[in-house]
Amino acid sequence: TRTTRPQRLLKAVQDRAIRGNPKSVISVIDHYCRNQEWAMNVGDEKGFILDSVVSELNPQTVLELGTYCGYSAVRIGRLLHSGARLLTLEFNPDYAAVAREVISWAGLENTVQLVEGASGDWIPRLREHFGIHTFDFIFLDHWKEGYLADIKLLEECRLLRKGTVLLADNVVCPGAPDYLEYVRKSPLYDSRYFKSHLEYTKAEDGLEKSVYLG
Ligand SMILES: Cn1ncc2cc([C@H](O)c3cccc(CNC(=O)c4cc(-c5ccc(F)cc5)cc(O)c4O)c3)ccc21
Ligand SMILES: [Mg+2]
Repeated sequence: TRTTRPQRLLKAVQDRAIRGNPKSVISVIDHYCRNQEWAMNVGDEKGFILDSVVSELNPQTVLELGTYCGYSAVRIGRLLHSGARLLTLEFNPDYAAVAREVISWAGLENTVQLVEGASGDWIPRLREHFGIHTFDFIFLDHWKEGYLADIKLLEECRLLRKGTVLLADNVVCPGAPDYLEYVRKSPLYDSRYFKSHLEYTKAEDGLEKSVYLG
């Protein structure tokens, strides 16, 4: 049977990227998705904003909702200092299988841990299962209609602390209007929009950065 889009993206990484070199994995994926087959990675333009937020924060504990092929997990993971960890949740087993290979090809298997399952099921169990107290940084990139429920669940589970930074992808395209309204209106957050473009296109999109005030 035909290969899937994620499988074709993985083949490009294995054929063209240097093992153990996250930078080359990132550039191979961006070149492949820009020139051969579009895929819903955060991409290089929004990725540069993601890099600057992560570098400024230098987080020790990171949560990503929605791994897909592992592109943003590699982007974030390559910037983490020794001892820091990224937990990334993926519910689709085919995406998870590809992402594990991409993360391993980048040499980040000791920094990035992929957990299979839905965010709503896992968030309430992260403390007991992984010994996590609170997160320093959270990247939201899963179902856009699930962003709001999950930020509220993270609050309820007390996984946010004063200064936790949440960065949400696609708040314009495909859009997450209920999430945007919540973080921009709530006194619990200081929120800011970083205007950019939908990965590999000229369409508008952007990232919303929200600091939890506790
Ligand atoms: C509950 N739970 N827990 C873990 C978890 C993980 C997943 C999967 O990783 C998954 C599967 C399918 C879709 C997404 C969301 N991503 C998108 O839908 C998206 C779309 C576009 C776009 C934009 C314009 C278009 F024309 C088409 C697609 C651009 C983007 O950057 C996206 O992130 C995420 C899902 C639910 C999950
Ligand atoms: Mg996205």
